[in-house]
Amino acid sequence: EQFYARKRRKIAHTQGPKMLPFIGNAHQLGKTPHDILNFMFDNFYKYNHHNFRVWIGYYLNIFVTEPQDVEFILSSSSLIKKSDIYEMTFDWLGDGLLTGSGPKWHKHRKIITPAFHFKILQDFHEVMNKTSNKFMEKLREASKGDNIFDFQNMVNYFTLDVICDTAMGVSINAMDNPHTEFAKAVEYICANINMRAFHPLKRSKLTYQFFPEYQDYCKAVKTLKDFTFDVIEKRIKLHRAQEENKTLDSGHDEFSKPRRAFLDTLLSARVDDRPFTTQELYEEVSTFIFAGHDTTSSAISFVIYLLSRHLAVQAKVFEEQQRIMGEHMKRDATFQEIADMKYLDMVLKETLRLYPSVPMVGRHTEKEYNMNGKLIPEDTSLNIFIMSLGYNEHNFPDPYRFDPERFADGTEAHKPFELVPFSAGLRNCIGQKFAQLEIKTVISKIIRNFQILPAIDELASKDGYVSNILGPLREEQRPKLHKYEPKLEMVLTLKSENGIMVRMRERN
Ligand code: HEM
Repeated sequence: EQFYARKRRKIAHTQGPKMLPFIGNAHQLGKTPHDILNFMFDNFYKYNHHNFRVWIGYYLNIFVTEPQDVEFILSSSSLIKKSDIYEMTFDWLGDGLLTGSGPKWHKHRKIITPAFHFKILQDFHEVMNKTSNKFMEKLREASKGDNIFDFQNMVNYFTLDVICDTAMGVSINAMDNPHTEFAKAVEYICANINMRAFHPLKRSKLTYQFFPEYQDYCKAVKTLKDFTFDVIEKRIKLHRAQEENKTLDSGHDEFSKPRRAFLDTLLSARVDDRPFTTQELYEEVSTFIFAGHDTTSSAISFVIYLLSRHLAVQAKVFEEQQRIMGEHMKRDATFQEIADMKYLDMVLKETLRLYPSVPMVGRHTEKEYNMNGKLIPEDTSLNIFIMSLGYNEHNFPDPYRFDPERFADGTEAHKPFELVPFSAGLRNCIGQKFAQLEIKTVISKIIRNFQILPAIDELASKDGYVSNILGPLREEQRPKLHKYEPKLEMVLTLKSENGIMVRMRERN
């Protein structure tokens, strides 16, 4: 109690909601991931865009919303340990690039960085094109007869197919077979992590194991492990066979060579003068699948949502496609053509400002810090509230207006730490270029094949503003949302609780 009082005095510089003895602010967080997001924005507005603190029992959380403090944390070479929220991913991901820290993380980060070289991305682009074509068929079916459908749900299988093919070199074909064990297990675990994140007893494994659903959870983790280890072992055998073939016969057949997957890059890498262990391979491949699938689904969904409501912006995206793709609008865009789609880039940036796929990232302090004159105690969670940055009207005037022109060349650009959807510094997103390529490839195809419409015509934005106003905490004070408007929820990734409901009409 004394220790706690001292800590409280130390952080008196940062305001926060009133708290109760023992539980702190835990009772105010809200029950659902939707409430939690509104709780955060409520405080963001109440404390005038300043950082705020939240006590969960005796555990101190600082929500960081001020760009100079975001810069302090992300530029630090010692503040790289993740907060405890990431622990829920350990059973699946182990100690991979996303969750790990220390010397192992440093070494792996250095080895894995070249796996995202643009030459490798060019290879991956083929997979993205092929998988997008298949996705168009699925969208054609779903949108028949002016049908209203949930895009968010469908796009998940698309991104899962892309990531499994590029990470492991296997086509799981989840778009055709959404009910296979592996696809179901990935879906289950992602939802499970999100659900546990804010449950006081389910969050810790110590107590979670007493819940009846724990058995299902273990089964899903086992499915993921068995499948991934099996792929890895087969790939190791293939590599050995290829090595032997090379020495026997150097003129190998180009066509029998499988396309290089992320796993192949890892298999030929060396760490401390030895190959990766099977466990290390497993951790990095699973991390790639987790970090690269839910995030891109979220981004693609929100781009589609915004284009369906903001038809003038959609028209400009389409014009750019016509200009770049010329007469053959249905063909695959080349790597260079994707890079030339500058307006689409602006739309993606503006989408991630409003709906960042990763709304918050957390660091754990292992010692005391002086953060721009504010004392931050040891054993504190520093949660960078990425999403709040995009709603700071000092840096983004009229923040609820969807306006890709904010990011036009020559416009007064924001400073580096005022907007960080892919984080920044040593632990930034290693897959940023991969993500941008995948998102642009699939959106470019969708827009050339379909006209995207809101679920019902009345939901098209008349004034350029989005329909989601964030906060206040009390639901009755928030504007009522139509059932077809997304009800945002903040979990590890940003999602819509009720899906992204749209219509699509095929273009001639
Ligand atoms: C729109 C898509 C994406 C967004 C917005 C995004 C965002 C982020 C953010 C904010 C972080 C920092 C996390 C933290 O500090 O805890 C991160 C880390 C990471 N991302 Fe992404 N990401 C996206 C797509 C991808 C893709 C496609 C991949 C892989 C193919 C990927 C792989 C990773 C990995 C491995 C890390 C951990 C890096 C490290 O700590 O060294 N991400 N991402």
